[in-house]
Amino acid sequence: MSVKAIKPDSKIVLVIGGSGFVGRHLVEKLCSLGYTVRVFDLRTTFEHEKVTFYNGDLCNKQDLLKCMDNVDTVFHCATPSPLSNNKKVFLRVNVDGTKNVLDACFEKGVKNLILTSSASVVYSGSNIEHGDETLPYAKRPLDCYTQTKIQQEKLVLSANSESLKTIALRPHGIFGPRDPHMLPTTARLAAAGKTKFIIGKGINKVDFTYIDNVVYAHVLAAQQLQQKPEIAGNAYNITNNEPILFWEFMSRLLKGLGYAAPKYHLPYYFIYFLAFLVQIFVFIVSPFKTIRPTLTTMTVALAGTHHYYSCEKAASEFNYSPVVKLEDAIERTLQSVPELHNKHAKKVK
Ligand SMILES: NC(=O)c1ccc[n+]([C@@H]2O[C@H](COP(=O)([O-])OP(=O)(O)OC[C@H]3O[C@@H](n4cnc5c(N)ncnc54)[C@H](O)[C@@H]3O)[C@@H](O)[C@H]2O)c1
Ligand SMILES: CC(C)=CCC[C@@H](C)[C@H]1CC[C@H]2C3=C(CC[C@]12C)[C@@]1(C)CC[C@H](O)[C@@H](C(=O)O)[C@@H]1CC3
Repeated sequence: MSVKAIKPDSKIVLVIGGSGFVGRHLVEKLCSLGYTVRVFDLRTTFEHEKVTFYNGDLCNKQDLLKCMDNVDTVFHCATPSPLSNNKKVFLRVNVDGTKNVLDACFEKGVKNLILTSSASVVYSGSNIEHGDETLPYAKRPLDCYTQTKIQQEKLVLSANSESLKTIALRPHGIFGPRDPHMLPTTARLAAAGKTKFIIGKGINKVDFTYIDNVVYAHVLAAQQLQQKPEIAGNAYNITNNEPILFWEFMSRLLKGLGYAAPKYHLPYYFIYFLAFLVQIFVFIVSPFKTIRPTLTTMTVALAGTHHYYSCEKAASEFNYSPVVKLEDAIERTLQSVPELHNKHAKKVK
């Protein structure tokens, strides 16, 4: 099933966090389908003739109310950076901020709210293979980002009602052009010579989800929410449906960026314990200095365990299936990195 173009400007939608990675791709797709699009974000990172930008803080409900008149559907894609490790900000934005979003939606008579949640809401560092939505929320999430994503999803799904249909989409490991997290962090670590090692045996399979598939799922869910009210109040895993060895994926990115693939193995539990010690040190010095380590128990666990999910529920209940395959997705991502474009262009000929 494909997403439908609509009579131009017949529906007003709001993308909260629309200046971000997922948000901007979603905004561009919605505009191409004929929606009237508003963006609400702390910052404006691009221009678009069909988009109205509102700068504000979703922790301030008055800011939100200013941009919600006559809005049919809200997409909530805002979050502090997942690697920022700032508990207060995560709680303020992902929990208190989401309560503001819900209150504002009810006050303004918004019909649909689609939350960009995360498959990691069920992940506590142990292997998950083909995990579906019946898995319980992680009892001991490995970081405060994940903890607040769990609280956020619970708030949104429990707000589902006759007047406001809500749905939570759980992508995992989103990548693609303009990704500000995975690729830049990988390049930074590689440039610092920190990607020579494989954490563990290197046999752990994970899901990575190309941005176009995430955007497709958001629009599809929004278009089906009113036709199929039974999907409201539910969470759905959204991935590429092609789990891949974590270290094979990372090696593809590294080689595409011009760096060597990691080749020396380090014992998983040794690195996990090291990351745990780093986090204790970060906590001890936190009153004096803010340190944002990349080596955390969460990033080590993500690098060393299986974590891939089933999308059967999204497939059967709103006909989701990825629109871009993993191989093509990796190629497009690497081609999008400016300094790589020429190199890839030569290779593709
Ligand atoms: N990137 C991934 O791998 C991934 C995977 C699964 C789920 N997600 C979820 O997808 C959503 C989008 O993530 P992203 O990767 O695009 O992040 P991003 O950092 O690129 O974008 C987040 C946007 O939210 C905005 N924002 C943050 N705090 C705000 C506030 N108080 N008020 C208004 N705007 C605020 C930021 O300015 C930014 O533009 C998030 O909910 C995230 O949890 C991301
Ligand atoms: C070579 C090497 C080990 C590079 C480091 C890559 C990591 C920076 C990267 C690998 C998996 C990524 C990931 C996220 C952030 C960046 C990584 C740790 C998330 C935690 C971002 C936030 C999402 O909600 C998570 C999700 O559930 O999808 C991501 C999980 C994967």
